[in-house]
Amino acid sequence: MAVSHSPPASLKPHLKLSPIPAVVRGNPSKALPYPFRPALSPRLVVPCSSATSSPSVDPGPASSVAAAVSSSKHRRHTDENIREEACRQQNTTSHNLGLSARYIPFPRGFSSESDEYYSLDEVVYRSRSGGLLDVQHDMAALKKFDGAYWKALFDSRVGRTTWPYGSGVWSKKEWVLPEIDPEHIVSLFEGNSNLFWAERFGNEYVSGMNDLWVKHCGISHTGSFKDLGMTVLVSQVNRLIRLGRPIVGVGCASTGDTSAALSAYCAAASIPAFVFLPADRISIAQLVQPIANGAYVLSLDTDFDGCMRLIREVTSELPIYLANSLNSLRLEGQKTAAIEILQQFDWEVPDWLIVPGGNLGNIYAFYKGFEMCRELGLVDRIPRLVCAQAANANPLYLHYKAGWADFKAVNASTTFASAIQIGDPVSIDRAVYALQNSNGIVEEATEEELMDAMAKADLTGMFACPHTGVALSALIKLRERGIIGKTDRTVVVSTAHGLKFAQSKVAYHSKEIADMTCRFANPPVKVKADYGSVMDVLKNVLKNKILPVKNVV
Ligand SMILES: Cc1ncc(COP(=O)(O)O)c(C=O)c1O
Ligand SMILES: N[C@@H](CCOP(=O)(O)O)C(=O)O
Repeated sequence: MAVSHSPPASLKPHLKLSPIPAVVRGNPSKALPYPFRPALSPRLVVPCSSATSSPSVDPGPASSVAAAVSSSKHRRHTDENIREEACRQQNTTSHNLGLSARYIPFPRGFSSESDEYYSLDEVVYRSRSGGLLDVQHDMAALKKFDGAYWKALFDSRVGRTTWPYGSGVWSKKEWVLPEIDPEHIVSLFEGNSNLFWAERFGNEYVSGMNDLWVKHCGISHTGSFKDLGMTVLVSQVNRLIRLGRPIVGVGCASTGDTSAALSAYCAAASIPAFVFLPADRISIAQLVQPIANGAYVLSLDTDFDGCMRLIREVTSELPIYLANSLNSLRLEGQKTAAIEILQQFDWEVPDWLIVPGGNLGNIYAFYKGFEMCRELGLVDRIPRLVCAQAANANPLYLHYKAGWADFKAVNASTTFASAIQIGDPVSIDRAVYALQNSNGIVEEATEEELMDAMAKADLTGMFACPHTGVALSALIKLRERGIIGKTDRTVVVSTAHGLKFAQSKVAYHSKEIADMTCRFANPPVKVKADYGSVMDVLKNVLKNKILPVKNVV
């Protein structure tokens, strides 16, 4: 499929652009003229006329929860939509508790003081020293409410359609972007994903584990966990555009899932999306997602790491906002999956959580979600984290095995787990921090191991992606070594929908893969389309089975 997509005239190389600073701090009136301003959807500019923007006096935990619950019971006016309803109600619900968040250099801890910090309304991705940033919440303000308050508030919002709390991410809005106006939120009601009890997989393939769960983050709007982070990032961009900041679009480098999520959320908000994809290294299903959503797709003759370098250069020159997880806003959304898992277990903490790792933002997002729940009194401990990598793209694994000495990027080789074919992960420091602070482990899986694990999962009723195969394979190995116990409550994070990676399953089940036995292949049987041939085949299949079929010889 051809992926060339003409960039807007304003971005064509022959047009000379005067350099535009990426950071125009704090002053909307300094919005620079730019030839390509996004068309804004009128749907998203409903004024919150009846709502107060100044902090309301919080009526106290119990009544706040009651208000949140009861407000969702009132039928809205017939001439208003759910966003307008949220605007009308925003001063009566508990969304405004005097909470705030800002960027600080990573790692400073959740509560530490720092003389370097930035408003979330600034466009900034790196600290003064060039290090990573983190979003720091006002923990003292959050601690004014006890664990029971937060549990009750979050539980009251599950499965509703109240804007924006019906989303699994925005149901935790106070811990995500506490100050954003519901009017600016771009949500596709993401999150609230299935926590699947893997009964048969645990029994048959992991020596009788009976408390094994798969968190299906990939059963979501664009088919991966990226939706969780992208709703937050695109909402903040939407807010910045409303504030008059000169942002002309949002861009990312991608192995296929970030680009799909970015494109969908940008399309929903009518914001231009620019995606840099490594040519011929992502699945057709992933490639077609941004194309269909109207993004500007640049197919580049390099790998993901090369695309990442280019998008970082481009976003430091042009007013295109960076959407990769280098941008710590993304992780604020992704961390809600950890909170959701605890909530789904009635706030009981699992023993282990296993996540496939590539650019390594997600492992830190899980750590942060769990750790916030611990620090704010919802739970009393956090699970041990396992990061699982493909052996063909294993820089974190090698770093772990070297006792965390001297991180070295690698040249990632081709892997069926193509979305984690990353050799120079931007969030390496975040991943190391998360693993060191959770008594964590890093494991790897060969191509055969990950494909077999994926096939086994499918044989027990899942439809896993190869990255989930990497995580399941790590589980099998850690269980075999007795590190994970038989009765340990374990959650494996499934990061994408198997349908995005159907090609790899076709190759496996056709036994087309060089040097792979494909032990669990189940190829279709070609049969002549007549009754006798069909019966012969079926009788042959059934003769060894104890099914009560008549005349089986
Ligand atoms: C399907 C899938 N699984 C796992 C990952 C790894 O996530 P992270 O890059 O946050 O480590 C990615 C993206 O990198 C992905 O797209
Ligand atoms: N798998 C990712 C790689 C980029 O990760 P990000 O979380 O930094 O955006 C993708 O799908 O592009």
